Amino acid sequence: MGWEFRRSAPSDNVMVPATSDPFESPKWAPPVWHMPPVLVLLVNLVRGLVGLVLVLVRHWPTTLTVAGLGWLTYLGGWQLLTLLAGWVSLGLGCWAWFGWPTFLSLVLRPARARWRYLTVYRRNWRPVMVMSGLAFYRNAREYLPTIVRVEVTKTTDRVLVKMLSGQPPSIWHDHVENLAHGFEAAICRIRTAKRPARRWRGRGRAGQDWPGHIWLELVRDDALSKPVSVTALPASQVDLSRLPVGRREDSSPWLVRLLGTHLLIAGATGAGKGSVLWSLVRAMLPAIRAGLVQVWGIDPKRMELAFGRGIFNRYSDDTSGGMVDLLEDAVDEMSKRAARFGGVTRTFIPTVADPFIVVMVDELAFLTAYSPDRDLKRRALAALSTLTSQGRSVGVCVVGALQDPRKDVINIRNLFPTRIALRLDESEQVDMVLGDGAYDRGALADQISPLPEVGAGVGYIRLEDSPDPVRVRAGWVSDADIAAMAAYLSEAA
Ligand SMILES: Nc1ncnc2c1ncn2[C@@H]1O[C@H](COP(=O)(O)OP(=O)(O)OP(=O)(O)O)[C@@H](O)[C@H]1O
Repeated sequence: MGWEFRRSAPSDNVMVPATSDPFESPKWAPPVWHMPPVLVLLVNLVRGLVGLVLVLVRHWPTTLTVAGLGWLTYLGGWQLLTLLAGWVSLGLGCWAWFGWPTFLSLVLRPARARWRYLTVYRRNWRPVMVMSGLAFYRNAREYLPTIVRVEVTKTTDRVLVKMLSGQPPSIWHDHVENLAHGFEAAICRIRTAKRPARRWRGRGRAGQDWPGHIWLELVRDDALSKPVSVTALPASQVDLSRLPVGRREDSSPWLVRLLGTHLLIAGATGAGKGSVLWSLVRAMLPAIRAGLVQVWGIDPKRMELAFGRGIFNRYSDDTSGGMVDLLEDAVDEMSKRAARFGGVTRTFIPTVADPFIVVMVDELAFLTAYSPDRDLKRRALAALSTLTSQGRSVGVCVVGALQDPRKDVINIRNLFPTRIALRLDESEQVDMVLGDGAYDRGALADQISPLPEVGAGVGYIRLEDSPDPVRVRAGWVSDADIAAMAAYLSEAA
């Protein structure tokens, strides 16, 4: 070991003249100052002490806990410490027993997040960043993005990252595969970060997008790899803006709004569109029974809705015009309501006299594109366009399923404010359904498994408050469940 201080920044290099060969060109090297050993030791000692104080201050909760425990041991010996540990364990046990949700969110999850941070993310951060090409080198210095926080849920880890200055999130989107493999996750997605409320800087901007920061969402266990059981029949209260139809990837309920919107479900054949339709009907069942909601079913294929036709207030699978008549009846009802409500109210509240009408169409494309009768096609398109452009405010909602979302098949898809992309054949179709950029943001609907038990009912949605798609799976409604639903309604009749 040389007794010297080196300044390692290459930008600080000085020219070192060649000593042996006067014709040799000079070299550039860091400057070296020779110092007395005592001074070097003293400086290193001061550096070490300052570093220690900084670590103790930065980790002040741990410092205080250890200091407190040490002081207690000094006062009462190890017996006092054991007694204390017993009381703390008992307290935590009681908390977990009586208040599991708060124990989970305030103790267990933060502890697990800390553990995952130490054992997975901090440990592998540098190699993963370097191998993914997300680190940056300049003048022999390495610059790494930094981990701000780690959060865990039952199935997913979320890592808040401060990117390098000037680094765009799109670079991270390009490396999701490296990140998933590097941190041993099944899936990695990049999410927009929002400014936290507690920061003293920019407090007024809390909840807005946080430039320079992103969330890495790393799915450890795929909670949607097995069929999701059907949702329980709701109690009498039905909230038409939060209908439970399945589960989200983070294991929370997947809630769908129908009040004040129209819903388009796109999915290739066998993608599980039927399970979304039936889950919606199931979620509204008490309101249907109470007469506050009416579901009008249209099933050109005669395979899906036909099975539970008794559940629908009106139903048609008549390809020779009955289905279009039903759509036009819905338009008539809508116009009558508009005439009555106009100037009186702007908010629709379902009543028995004016129930919320859901027009459910299993294969929209049959009406808009595949029907051989040109006139019927024109009438169907006109009725659907009118309903989807004017029906929201008077309590008429269109729920349409279709296999092919291309424009030549359905040119009114933008009139459906809420859209669900189940398994699709091509990646381009994802943006057609969910909007531009959805595929890049992680809605990989073309990669959903075609195996029914793994991928049927799995899809992506976009929530109202975020551009980032969320992976969901609809509850699996079996034929027996549909029969039970029909029986539930006929009991009341
Ligand atoms: N949510 C689900 N969970 C598990 N399996 C499902 C789910 N939904 C559907 N399936 C399975 O996938 C099969 C196909 O589903 P479904 O008929 O609903 O697809 P689809 O999208 O309506 O197809 P198509 O457009 O051809 O009618 C069903 O027979 C069922 O076995």
